[in-house]
Amino acid sequence: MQTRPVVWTIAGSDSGGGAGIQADLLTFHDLGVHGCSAITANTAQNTLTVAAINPLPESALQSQLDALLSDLPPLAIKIGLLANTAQVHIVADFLRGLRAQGCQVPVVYDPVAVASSGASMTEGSTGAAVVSELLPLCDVLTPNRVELEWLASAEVDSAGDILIAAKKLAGANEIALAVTGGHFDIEPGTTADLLCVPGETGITSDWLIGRKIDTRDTHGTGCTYSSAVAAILAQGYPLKDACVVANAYVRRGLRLGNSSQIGEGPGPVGHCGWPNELQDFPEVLVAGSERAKHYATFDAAAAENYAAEFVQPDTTRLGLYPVVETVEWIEKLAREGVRTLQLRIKNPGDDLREQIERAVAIGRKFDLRLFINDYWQLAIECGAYGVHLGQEDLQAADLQAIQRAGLKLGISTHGFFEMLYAWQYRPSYLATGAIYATNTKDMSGQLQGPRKLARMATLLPDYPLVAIGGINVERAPDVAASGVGSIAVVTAITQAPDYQAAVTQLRAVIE
Ligand SMILES: Cc1ncc(COP(=O)(O)OP(=O)(O)O)c(N)n1
Ligand SMILES: Cc1nc(C(=O)O)sc1CCOP(=O)(O)O
Ligand SMILES: [Mg+2]
Repeated sequence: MQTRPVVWTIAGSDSGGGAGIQADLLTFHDLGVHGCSAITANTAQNTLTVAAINPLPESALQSQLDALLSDLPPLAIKIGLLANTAQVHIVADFLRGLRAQGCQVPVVYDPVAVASSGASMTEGSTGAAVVSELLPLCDVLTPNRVELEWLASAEVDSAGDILIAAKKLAGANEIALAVTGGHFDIEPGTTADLLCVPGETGITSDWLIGRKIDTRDTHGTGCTYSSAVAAILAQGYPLKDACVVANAYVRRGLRLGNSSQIGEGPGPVGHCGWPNELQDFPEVLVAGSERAKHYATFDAAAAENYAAEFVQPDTTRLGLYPVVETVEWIEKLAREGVRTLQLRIKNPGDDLREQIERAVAIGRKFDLRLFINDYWQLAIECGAYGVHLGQEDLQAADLQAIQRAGLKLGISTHGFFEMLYAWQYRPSYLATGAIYATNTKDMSGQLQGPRKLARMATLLPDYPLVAIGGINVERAPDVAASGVGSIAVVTAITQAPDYQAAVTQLRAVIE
């Protein structure tokens, strides 16, 4: 039995049951974590109005935090409504204490300041305390339009405005921002979240775009989103993955939640379980696509190389897929009946072209699906079956040339975010890794595990998916159970005491 990760919410109670603590706990439960709460205010609300904000005394907030810490330490913390400056101080002091004890859990702050009805939820001076004291202690900020304007002290209307305000806040506080897009109207019929993440090479920004869902029942979407981010981070997912899954969770709740029977006003967003349908997930905007023009991120140079819809292989189940570094291995494995193979030469000599030519010739002779890793120009020139590219290679490679030449294209991905990004290219297959720890390549920080793999695989049930990284004969059944149709391996074959036996065993599992 796995223990449920503990996640806290420090937020206000919504007596109407649609937002605040109530939405947070529903979200936590739905996404598989145990929720604890420290209540900051008892708000008197129904679906029509916020009748009163009744902040709890400082001692009441402090005692909840202390009680939780002594027995239920968190793996992530979500912060919502802080009703006044005193509460900001208490929470900031508490977080400083946690950090001083070495507790580095992610803190997600949803800066609830104004209700969707327009009612102010906090005392006037709270904003300044939030910016100076709290933001530097948080990891992720999830403002909507009004909240972004509140914290950035600027009017934010267009895509360009959102980018400027979000990057400013992210840079000033070394904090990631997930700006939720429900209140913006950038492109008709769509909503777009902006994700800004500070990193070693500066702040990356990505737009997550989805179809607008026609529903009145949107109460609690901000609370639900930020709680979902915290719950998913607590399960070890990286931030960008947590944000796309949380986005899908809310969109699923908007699509399926039906609370029109509750109250006279807008009802709550639904809580409908882990999102497992692609239709709820956002598109990750590609800078070279026409669409990027709407979002102030169009890159003309990237557009020259961008292409989508690559030739599909003859089957969605590519089976056993050995990745090897010599032509000799290609031939040996072809003779064993392996049909999908990759030539991955990481230390090329002067004879690189010759190696690729020979591999392509063997591929033709044995009717292989032979992919060339990295060297897409040589792959085109030698008439290979396909090329395999990593995420970074997508910016540099001429995808239009690969497509024109009719080569298949495989793309590496490491988690939900990259999978959705790569999906914008509609490649011939998507590879996901590293499923387990591997000595072949440094994949630390990018391990997916079979459970997450299965969650990813359900999004594209009829698409060629490949799992890679640390897979061997013992682990292969768990990987195959995820639903992928192909297992890529290096050492399980090239370092097997008996490679022929390894091929037979692995094929028996996946084919
Ligand atoms: C099937 C398959 N999946 C992933 C990879 C990794 O490709 P990439 O990210 O380009 O990294 P390198 O292999 O070049 O180190 C792969 N080769 N094959
Ligand atoms: C080359 C490679 N790419 C990975 C990814 O996750 O993108 S994992 C990996 C190494 C796979 O080797 P082995 O089967 O020996 O673990
Ligand atoms: Mg590569």
